[in-house]
Amino acid sequence: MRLSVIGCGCVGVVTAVCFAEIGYDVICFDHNEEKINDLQKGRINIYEPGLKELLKENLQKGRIKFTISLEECVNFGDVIFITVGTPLLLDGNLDVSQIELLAKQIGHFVNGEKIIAIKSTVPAGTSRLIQEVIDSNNKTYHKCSVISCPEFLREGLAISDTFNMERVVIGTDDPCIANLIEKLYSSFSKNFVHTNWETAELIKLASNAFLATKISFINEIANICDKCGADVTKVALGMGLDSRIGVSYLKAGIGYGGSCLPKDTVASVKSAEDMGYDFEILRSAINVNKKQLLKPIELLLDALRVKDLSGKVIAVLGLSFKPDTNDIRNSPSLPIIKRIFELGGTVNAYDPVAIPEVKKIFPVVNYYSEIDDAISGADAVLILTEWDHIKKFDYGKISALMDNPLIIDGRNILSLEEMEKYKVNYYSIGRTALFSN
Ligand SMILES: NC(=O)c1ccc[n+]([C@@H]2O[C@H](COP(=O)([O-])OP(=O)(O)OC[C@H]3O[C@@H](n4cnc5c(N)ncnc54)[C@H](O)[C@@H]3O)[C@@H](O)[C@H]2O)c1
Ligand SMILES: O=c1ccn([C@@H]2O[C@H](COP(=O)(O)OP(=O)(O)O[C@H]3O[C@H](CO)[C@@H](O)[C@H](O)[C@H]3O)[C@@H](O)[C@H]2O)c(=O)[nH]1
Repeated sequence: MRLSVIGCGCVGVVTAVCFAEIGYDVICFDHNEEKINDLQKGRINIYEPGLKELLKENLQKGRIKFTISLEECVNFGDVIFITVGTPLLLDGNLDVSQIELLAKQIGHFVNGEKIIAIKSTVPAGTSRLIQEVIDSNNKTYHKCSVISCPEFLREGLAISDTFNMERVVIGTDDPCIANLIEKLYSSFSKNFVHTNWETAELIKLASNAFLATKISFINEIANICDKCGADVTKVALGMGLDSRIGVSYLKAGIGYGGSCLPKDTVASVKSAEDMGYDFEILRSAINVNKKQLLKPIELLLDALRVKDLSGKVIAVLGLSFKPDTNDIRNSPSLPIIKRIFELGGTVNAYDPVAIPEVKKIFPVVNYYSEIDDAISGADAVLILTEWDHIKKFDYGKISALMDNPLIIDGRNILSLEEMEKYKVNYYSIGRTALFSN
């Protein structure tokens, strides 16, 4: 069996290299010619642990190739994965127009029996629509079957998530195709959910909605902890050890960001609304997240006892929406930096990989490749991403670098015991604040 991938973002390239790694021949198409030329040379602008190495290895072995010809891509594979972006439209729906456009084009190029596996995140009903579009453009006798096969990988962990999938969801009414796809994925997972198109599509959106709700829930508990002197990390542990609840996605902080949870939650609310249903819990989770994103600013103004930040230098540690990625889509760092500027402050920023991305949006931030330099002379430090470099920094040095050390830890990554040892004012989310005197 040969595989084709359409769309060379994180999902497409990771899917392609992982299947190539287990021995499949894979071809990838993207309408961005520059991207395809880079990928064919082993160059990739996504920072994802292990991805570049796997890409180079499989290019050398000749198991993966990149093309700017959609026809070549469609002709090559027995299974064609669609992994193009589905961004939010202004009305809150996911934009599936690129998938629709591809469906028309694929219909014209079909040269044999094909399975079209939609991995992009789409609203319920999309696979049915795409099947209709392909069928009405397919002038051959070859069968072209659409399946829903949603993707659950996390950025920063994309390769290991793919080689160890907790489940594979296969949405199709055709049992032969379902079995074939299960075999294809058998090296990656032992758990398969066979279902119809709409259920598969909804499993994806419901999963992200649930994760976002869990995060907003613990962030509200953190805010309650602040009111009553409890410690949210212990509350989360105490709750999470109950196997019905589970410890994951109970890390309180500055809210969820990234290319998926913010977009997919809004889309789920809109899609429910279009069906005549008010997805009340998720609407609240989104609102809680919006407020939580600016929590560090609230803490900062309180700690400095000021109403604005004019004349203040704020060191921002961490720009990507989470560690181990250079993705800054919906990263909490962006509204926070914007707000610091609105309040008249200056920003010194550190991130191990995401600086080039943020520079395109905020050219006037002072960027540093060392944490010491970003902190030096600052009035406050905001920790926004839990990068290992930031966790492991020697905060014992802080009083030599700052006149009145103040840390606002938006990710609760530093231990209260350690911070107590240093002469520092330390605020985190849902934990006791510490004062140097
Ligand atoms: N990034 C993730 O962690 C993740 C995880 C699970 C699911 N998803 C979903 O998977 C999909 C892809 O996500 P991503 O982060 O890889 O997206 P991305 O935006 O990073 O990449 C999408 C790629 O598709 C290409 N593309 C768009 N329209 C095209 C067309 N008509 N023909 C050819 N190429 C086209 C773009 O040029 C781009 O390279 C989205 O629906 C997303 O919600 C993403
Ligand atoms: O306890 C937690 C866990 C996460 N986050 C934040 O939530 C966001 C999303 O994190 P994560 O889920 O690890 O990142 P993504 O790579 O965006 O992955 C999510 O979105 C993908 C795209 O749909 C799905 O495939 C994944 O299953 C889903 O976890 C980040 O800002 C995290 O900082 C928290 O604040 N607290």
